[in-house]
Amino acid sequence: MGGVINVLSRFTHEQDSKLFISEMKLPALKLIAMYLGQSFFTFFYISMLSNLGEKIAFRMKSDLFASILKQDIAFFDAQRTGEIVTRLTADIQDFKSSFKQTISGGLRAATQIIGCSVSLLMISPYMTCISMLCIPSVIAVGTVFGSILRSTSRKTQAQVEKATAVADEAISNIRTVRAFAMDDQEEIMFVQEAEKAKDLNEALGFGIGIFQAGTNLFLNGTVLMTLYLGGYLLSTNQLSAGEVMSFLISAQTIQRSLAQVSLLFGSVIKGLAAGGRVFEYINMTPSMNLKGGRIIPDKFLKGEIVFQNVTFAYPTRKQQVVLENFNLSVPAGKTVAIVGASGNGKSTIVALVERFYDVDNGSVKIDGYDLKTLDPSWLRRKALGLISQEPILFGTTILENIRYGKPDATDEDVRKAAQLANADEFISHFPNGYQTMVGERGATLSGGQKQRIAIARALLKDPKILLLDEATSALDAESEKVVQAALDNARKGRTVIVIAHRLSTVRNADIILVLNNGKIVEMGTHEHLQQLKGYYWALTYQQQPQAEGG
Ligand SMILES: Nc1ncnc2c1ncn2[C@@H]1O[C@H](COP(=O)(O)OP(=O)(O)OP(=O)(O)O)[C@@H](O)[C@H]1O
Repeated sequence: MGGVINVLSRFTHEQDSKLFISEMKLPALKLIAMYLGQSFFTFFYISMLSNLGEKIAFRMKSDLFASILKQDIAFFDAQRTGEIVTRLTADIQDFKSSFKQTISGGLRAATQIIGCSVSLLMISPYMTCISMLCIPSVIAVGTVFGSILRSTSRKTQAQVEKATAVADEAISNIRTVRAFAMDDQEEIMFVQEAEKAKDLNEALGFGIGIFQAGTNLFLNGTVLMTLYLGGYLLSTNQLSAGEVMSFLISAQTIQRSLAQVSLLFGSVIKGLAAGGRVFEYINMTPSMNLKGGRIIPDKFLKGEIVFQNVTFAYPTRKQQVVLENFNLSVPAGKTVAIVGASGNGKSTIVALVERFYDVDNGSVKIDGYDLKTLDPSWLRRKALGLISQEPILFGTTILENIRYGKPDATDEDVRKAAQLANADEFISHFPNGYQTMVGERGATLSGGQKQRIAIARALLKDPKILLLDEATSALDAESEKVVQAALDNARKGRTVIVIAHRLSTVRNADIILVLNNGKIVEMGTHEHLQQLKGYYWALTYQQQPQAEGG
């Protein structure tokens, strides 16, 4: 730049443009090279930093999601979806932004501080040492303040998480919200939680502001002190005027860099708190692994299920024992129906066969092998087929929803499973057939259609054991008949546990168990239990006329 200005000043009165151009050439080229170099380094530095930030965020996101998927079902009982999603989104975003800002601003400030500190030491070690005396106390105050702000930041993020969870629940259950005209109430709940988050954020901003103001005051104080000390050393001829000037300029550069660091402080606090929350989930180890253990080869798998002295309470409600010394034997290839009043532990039995939870005492065995020794992934992918009351479909095509049961199944396998589930006919009537998109959670299908797709999905893996947890209870009589016919088809050659309230669903079972307070109180065939005129009879009494009539 200086070279160009020199040349320009010489040529202000000269009109010889040729000479002007030739003399300008070298400095201008130097300047262009410098600017190009600077642009290149800016590009290199920004793209490298962005690249690194994105890689770290991607890695954290993948590790976090993988860790979440591995957690025990009890973890999901205790956490709200919105809270988990916040860690995957907002927290990782906060961590990434903080990382980028800290590296870019921090690197610049650190090089300036180191470079200028060296020149300060070279100019006057005495003055430098005096200026640095107060640094330990600043570090101490900064550490204490930092930990207070970090805890506020953690609280703020937890509150943001809560607000997101409220919004998430309202949006995913929008039909229920609308049906109960709770739109205003949900809005109020969200605003209340969001307001708390805003207040905490404001408190955090206030704390960061105080910290930055304090840092600036301290830094300006050091400049004043340097001036005073420099004046003294100048008057006593220990330093020249030039040295005092250089010292001041270097000290001011350090001051500006430190002010920059204090500005970064807020972002670092947020990033650390967000990173801490992400790593908290990443480092969580589930109590049971998803893979590993014994696999029973297909040809030896019979499907006998035995509960032996099982005692179980849900991990989130340890004080309520749902099953106590519970015994149950389901012979291979038989259908066992479990009936009983609501809340008696019927679905819990299914959850334990799926090994969603481990029993507290006793054991659940399949073909004589304790579930804890079997490979859970094999168990769920191959041995068990679960069909529950509310079939959950994914927002993709019917084909992919059924194929979810066995990702390597051919289109023909999918069609066969759909035929077995009485679903092929209605699917073929859709204009796009198996390629029909089902909408979020299968919103564009009827209850009976969704259930039959869920049955096809479960049948595709050809499981030896079928678990039907109130599979037809949400359907009207007409859909129930079709779905029931599909289930009767599906039962052939499999061990089946059916949980149902409807007489029509259970009367054909080989054995019917009546559960009361987690204990089997009656057991036998429909006819036998009818004659007993006990719990079963009482439970099914009201349904009898219709059932007998139908
Ligand atoms: N995830 C869970 N965490 C804590 N407690 C649970 C959980 N699921 C069920 N419970 C409790 O365990 C008990 C048995 O519930 P379960 O769902 O097995 O009953 P059920 O007989 O299937 O009832 P329903 O016929 O109404 O479906 C109930 O008191 C219930 O509140």
